[in-house]
Amino acid sequence: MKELVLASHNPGKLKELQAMLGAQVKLRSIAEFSQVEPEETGLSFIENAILKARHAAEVSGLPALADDSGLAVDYLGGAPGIYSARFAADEGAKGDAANNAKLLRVLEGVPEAERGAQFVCVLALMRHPTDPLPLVCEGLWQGRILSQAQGQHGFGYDPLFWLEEHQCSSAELAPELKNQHSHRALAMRLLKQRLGL
Ligand SMILES: O=c1nc[nH]c2c1ncn2[C@H]1C[C@H](O)[C@@H](COP(=O)(O)OP(=O)(O)OP(=O)(O)O)O1
Ligand SMILES: [Mg+2]
Repeated sequence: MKELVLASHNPGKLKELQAMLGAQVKLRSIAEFSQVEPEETGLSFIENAILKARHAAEVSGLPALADDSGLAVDYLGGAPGIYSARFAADEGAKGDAANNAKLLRVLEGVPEAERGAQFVCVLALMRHPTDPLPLVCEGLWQGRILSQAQGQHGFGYDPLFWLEEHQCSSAELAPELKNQHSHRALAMRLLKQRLGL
């Protein structure tokens, strides 16, 4: 069985990505090797995915997969984007609940038609820390930001992300369905194709 280290401290990502990869590939958590999270200093999802994968390959000695993802809201000109995990940090708050509360607040009173958004996911695979040609795959998922949270599955902004095609939020969607349709699922489908999996 092939082993990869997942360069993420987010348990939601580990669960989803392992389910998508199936039994052929074992994802090991970066937490087995290091508690240090590299600073996400890149100016794009691609740069941040690569820097996380490089760091994980360095500390583990294994090939490393990283996921850099986020939510781009049309009304906010694509924000919070690469800063999605740190959206409420300017208010001294962190975590999904604070980020969701801030998103609801900044979109208060914005009509449904202007609440379009995309989840973005970039996966980067580095075979070793100095791999000069990381495999980079992306996925987008179209939705709309709700006016209140609904649903218990998933993580992050899922309770606020309305899916027109499923008529529910991504936190109400069965995890198997999220893993077929999400931004992460699309990126992983491309990566598996590139790897011949
Ligand atoms: O399917 C998703 N459903 C809901 N929310 C999501 C999803 N995918 C990304 N997101 C949000 C969570 C976080 O606010 C940001 C990712 O930030 P991002 O830096 O890539 O991940 P992270 O800091 O949670 O973990 P890590 O960097 O260790 O992989 O976008
Ligand atoms: Mg992060």
